[in-house]
Amino acid sequence: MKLVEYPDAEMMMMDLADTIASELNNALLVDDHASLAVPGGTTPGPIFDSLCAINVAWPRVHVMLTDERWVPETSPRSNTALLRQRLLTDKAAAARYVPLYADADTPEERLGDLSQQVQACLPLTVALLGMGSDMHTASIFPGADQLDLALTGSDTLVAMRAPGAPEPRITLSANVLKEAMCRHIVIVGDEKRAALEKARHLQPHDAPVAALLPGATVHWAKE
Ligand SMILES: O=C(O)[C@H](O)[C@@H](O)[C@H](O)[C@H](O)COP(=O)(O)O
Repeated sequence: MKLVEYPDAEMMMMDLADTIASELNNALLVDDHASLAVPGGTTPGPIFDSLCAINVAWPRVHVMLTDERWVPETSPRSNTALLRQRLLTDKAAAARYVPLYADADTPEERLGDLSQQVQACLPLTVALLGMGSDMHTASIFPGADQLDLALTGSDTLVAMRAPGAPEPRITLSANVLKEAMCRHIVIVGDEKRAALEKARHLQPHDAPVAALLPGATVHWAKE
């Protein structure tokens, strides 16, 4: 794992947007298509604000979430809504969006067809991940009902229910995230930095992010 520390979060977000754009552009020099997976939650919005305005051959880029809460786009908890508002806009409005949510009561009802669409875009060119202070990443939570499947199974997508998550989730598996050509984890603040240090000494079952640390670049700013 490589750790990059930044003087402030604003600079980190802009820098990371540039890095991701370069990685996509480099991949597009040799491949027809590239794919980008990004987290939801409260951290990545400023990265999206910069990235959407950068010149990338966006019509050749597939964009998806690393994980989604099983709520409609009208919900303030929808990661899809965040993506539409802040990433799939400006120049990046031309990107091809690959959904992780469909209108159904449970993720299990749509897992098959959503997985097929994701599989067509693998391996990921770039995976950007967030992390919670409980050391979950994507929606791979400690104590989740399908934790072992998400950590060690060969499935593309896993439906999850976890004690710390108010609604069902759907997540890319660790297997898919590990195969990304470039993997970044972005965290802000002392609490998450302490969680990261703790995770480095734990097994993925207790600290799911630990499964994704080898080969990743972690980007951290205090505030
Ligand atoms: O839907 C989600 O919640 C995310 O994709 C999740 O994995 C997120 O990255 C972490 O929970 C960190 O969340 P914050 O950035 O809000 O702290």
